[in-house]
Amino acid sequence: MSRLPKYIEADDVKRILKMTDLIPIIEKAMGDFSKGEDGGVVQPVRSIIPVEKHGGFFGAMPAYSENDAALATKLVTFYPKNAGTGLPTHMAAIILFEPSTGELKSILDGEVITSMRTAAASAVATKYLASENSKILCILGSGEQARSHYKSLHHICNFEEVRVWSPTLKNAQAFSSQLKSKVCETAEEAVRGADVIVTATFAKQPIVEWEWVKPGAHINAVGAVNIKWQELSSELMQKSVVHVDSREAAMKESGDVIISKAEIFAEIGDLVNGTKEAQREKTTVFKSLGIAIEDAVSAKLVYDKHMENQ
Ligand SMILES: NC(=O)C1=CN([C@@H]2O[C@H](COP(=O)(O)OP(=O)(O)OC[C@H]3O[C@@H](n4cnc5c(N)ncnc54)[C@H](O)[C@@H]3O)[C@@H](O)[C@H]2O)C=CC1
Ligand SMILES: O=C([O-])C1=[NH+]CCC1
Repeated sequence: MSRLPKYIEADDVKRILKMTDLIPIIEKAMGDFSKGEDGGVVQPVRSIIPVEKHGGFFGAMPAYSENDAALATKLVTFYPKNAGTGLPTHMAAIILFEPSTGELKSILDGEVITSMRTAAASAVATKYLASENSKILCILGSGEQARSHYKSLHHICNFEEVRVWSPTLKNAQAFSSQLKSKVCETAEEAVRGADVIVTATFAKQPIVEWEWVKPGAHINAVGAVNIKWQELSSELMQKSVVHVDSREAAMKESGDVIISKAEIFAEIGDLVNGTKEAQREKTTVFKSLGIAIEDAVSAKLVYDKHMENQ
């Protein structure tokens, strides 16, 4: 047998990975993660190093799930300055190993998985936290995550209206021409009255204020992955019921949490496990940072399906 690892490229990942398969797998992984050792998950907070000269960041994200027999590390770069150059702002590879022997099994494109698993995690949060009658979706940002969230959240709610806002109007218009939605000229216009809100931007200062948000709305805050950056105002964070993917990571990486000093009510995995009760009727925030276990179980799923067809 060849010992050369298989490379699974972006087009294959895109073809193989379906939101309907991914959302339940991510839900289970978030639950296992929040059980700690009892959930069979080993995952440190990722290491992120700045590549200061070029305004970029490089992250290493290892994780092991005993239940899923998934052992992997994602290596990811994020370079906000790539916007508009033709290169993606996030690029990644996931290296998958066989946990029983330590053998290298595969190297997978990590961009598609990053995009889809992040949107799947928000879908899980939305399933537990959004009002059951949610009709209006607001998306701030029109890039990769905005698009994948549009798709994943339609698996959870029957939206009658989707609004999109982005700092560059023509980007919002391009989004809207591909994914049925109404372009808004301001973030406030998009947010007011929305039941579910997604912030998927590279904003460093808050772009959403407490008084714009409909009481009982649910917010998936996906950007601001830096101790100094915020997408949500401190008042909004303080007055909402705040959830995270990883408490430990949020206290280390999230400007939205650290600057606002907002209390973290629960990890999404605690809702999945039933150890904390979802407060659907309140205004809720899921401050997502992205955890390595999401990548490991997604990569394992893609690899297994890919090998079934070989
Ligand atoms: N929580 C998680 O697991 C993950 C989070 N992310 C984060 O999500 C965010 C979006 O990522 P992508 O969609 O992949 O990036 P992208 O580059 O495809 O899109 C970024 C969007 O942010 C907008 N934007 C840029 N500067 C802004 C500003 N100052 N104010 C408002 N909007 C601004 C751009 O117009 C664009 O619509 C980034 O912060 C990224 O780091 C990305 C991957 C995983
Ligand atoms: O989880 C992830 O891969 C990332 N989160 C922020 C940038 C990349």
